[in-house]
Amino acid sequence: MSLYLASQSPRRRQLLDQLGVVHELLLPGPDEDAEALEAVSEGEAPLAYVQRVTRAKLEASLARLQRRALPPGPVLCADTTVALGPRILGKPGDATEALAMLQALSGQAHEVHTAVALADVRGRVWASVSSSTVWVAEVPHADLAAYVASGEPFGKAGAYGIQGRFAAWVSRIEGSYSGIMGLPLFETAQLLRQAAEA
Ligand SMILES: Cc1cn([C@H]2C[C@H](O)[C@@H](COP(=O)(O)OP(=O)(O)OP(=O)(O)O)O2)c(=O)[nH]c1=O
Repeated sequence: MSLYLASQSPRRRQLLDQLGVVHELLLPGPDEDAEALEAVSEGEAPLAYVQRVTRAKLEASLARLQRRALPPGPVLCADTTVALGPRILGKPGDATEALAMLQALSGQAHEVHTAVALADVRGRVWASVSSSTVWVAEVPHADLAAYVASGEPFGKAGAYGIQGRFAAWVSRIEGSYSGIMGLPLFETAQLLRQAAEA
């Protein structure tokens, strides 16, 4: 019985491959509004937000599995949120928004929270969250503009990818590199072990 990874993120696929975990993708259909799941509620703290969204992704994925009458299997979901103080920085909608996010992150430390949730075939759920701090050097405006033009910020929380060119400006991290990239491998392996032993 293979594991379903319910994620459109190529980073998550790559990170799960790194663990050697065989999986299949369980992607949302055109009838599903993946963006609506990620709407921020008024006054919601980043850590509460990332856990709520991950849980919602898991529920939507389990419903999808049933709807499609696919063979049963455990389902894994995650969500990554960049937080600058109380501010949640999601995926930028356009270049202007990407540049504004990057300018806000320049010369500052921020948090990256990634929540992971796993449901087994009996509907039991295991969940975990990894939080990291990322220190970003002061980046000249022209360099940020060129970074946006490279296209790398799009589809990424906080408008950057630590695994890409942006790494040139990350002076220090405390936490989990894989968590910042989208799937904390220590926590994910722990969840998979817990579910296998339960
Ligand atoms: C901070 C950061 C985020 N990211 C990416 C990981 C995620 O793909 C994305 C955060 O958006 P998410 O909403 O967590 O994930 P997603 O929409 O890409 O995929 P899905 O919901 O289907 O699982 O940002 C990086 O690739 N590198 C980084 O350094």
